[in-house]
Amino acid sequence: MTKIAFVGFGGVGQALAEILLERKGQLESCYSLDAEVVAVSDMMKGAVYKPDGLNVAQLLEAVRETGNVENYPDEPGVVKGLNSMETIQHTNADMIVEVTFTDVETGQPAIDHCRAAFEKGKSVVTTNKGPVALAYKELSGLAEKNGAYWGFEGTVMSGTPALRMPIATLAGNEITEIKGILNGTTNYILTEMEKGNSYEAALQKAKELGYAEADPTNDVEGYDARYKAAILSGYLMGTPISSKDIPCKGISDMTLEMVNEALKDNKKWRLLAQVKKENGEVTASVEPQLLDADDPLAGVTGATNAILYECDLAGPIMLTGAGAGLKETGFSLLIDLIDYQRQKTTAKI
Ligand SMILES: NC(=O)C1=CN([C@@H]2O[C@H](COP(=O)(O)OP(=O)(O)OC[C@H]3O[C@@H](n4cnc5c(N)ncnc54)[C@H](OP(=O)(O)O)[C@@H]3O)[C@@H](O)[C@H]2O)C=CC1
Ligand SMILES: N[C@@H](CC=O)C(=O)O
Repeated sequence: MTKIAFVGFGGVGQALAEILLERKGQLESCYSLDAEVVAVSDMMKGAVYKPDGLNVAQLLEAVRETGNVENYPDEPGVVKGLNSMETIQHTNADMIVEVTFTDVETGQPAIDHCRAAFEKGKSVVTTNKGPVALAYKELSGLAEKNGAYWGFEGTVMSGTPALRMPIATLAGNEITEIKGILNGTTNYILTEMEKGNSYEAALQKAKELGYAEADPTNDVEGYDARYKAAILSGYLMGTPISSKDIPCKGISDMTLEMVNEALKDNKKWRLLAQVKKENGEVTASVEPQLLDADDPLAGVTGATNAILYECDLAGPIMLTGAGAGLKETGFSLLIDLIDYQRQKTTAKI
């Protein structure tokens, strides 16, 4: 059995809880994943812990109807009010689902959450980009030393396997360049502007649809894509680049006039992240680029993302799919949990 504690219980955390509830039978029978949610700890939505497992339907009902998980029924064994660190360190959870806000300056408190879990030999799955972009080397070493699993597929392109696919199936190639649309919110805004809608209305809709970061400045100024470029350079190209060393321009000064001018010239604006390896040196950048309308990346619309891997043996390979979205990002955590279960079964961890 895998005993799960959620640290952070916003849109993505709740989406995973719902998937675990709806697919419980299938996860057990097809993947031997017997996942029991034992704890939730959230900044404003409260905390609840039950060592022999919470009723997930009642947990979701409490948070959705009252905004606070502490309205979960008071049953024997239920403990309320633990903070994040107490939940990580002092509950019987062996898997921490870290889904707090991404902080693009410090990566905290998520880095400390991962560190505390690994030091206790507990595994972590996360969609929080901070720990992977800023502390990949330290945290992956700590996880390995303590026999813990660390999954972070959803940190780049949500539930689209932008990390696991190249690691598993492009191995043996040298990847010389990675280029892509890596932020769902900004791609949604740009394509809404192409339909004549205003920047502000499109951003508001992206927030309502759960695509945007808690502080959407991180989306529109390109910081989120910059973090993802840092993850790609460290994890896929083996060369960590500090996200502060990645030149970055977002779309906040993009106007309807600019979008319409481009369309008249049969072109489209897209916010592109690029990571390049040349003469052994890896560099990265994030900026809006004007693409010909028939460029495959120009055809990527809405919150969909796309990523192109230039491989020395296989040639260019492009992957496209959701870049944001609650169910899709919940799925990215599920595939990490299934991978964890597979590794446990084959005694790799
Ligand atoms: N939404 C998406 O499409 C995607 C999101 N991500 C990443 O996934 C993570 C979660 O995203 P999402 O669910 O959309 O975000 P939300 O803002 O909906 O949820 C984040 C939750 O974390 C809680 N929280 C913040 N800090 C703490 C803390 N120190 N301890 C406990 N809880 C805390 C917040 O509390 P409260 O609001 O109660 O104060 C909130 O409930 C983010 O890091 C995001 O970057 C990655 C890929 C796609
Ligand atoms: N805010 C992000 C969410 C996923 O990382 C985005 O819009 O891509």
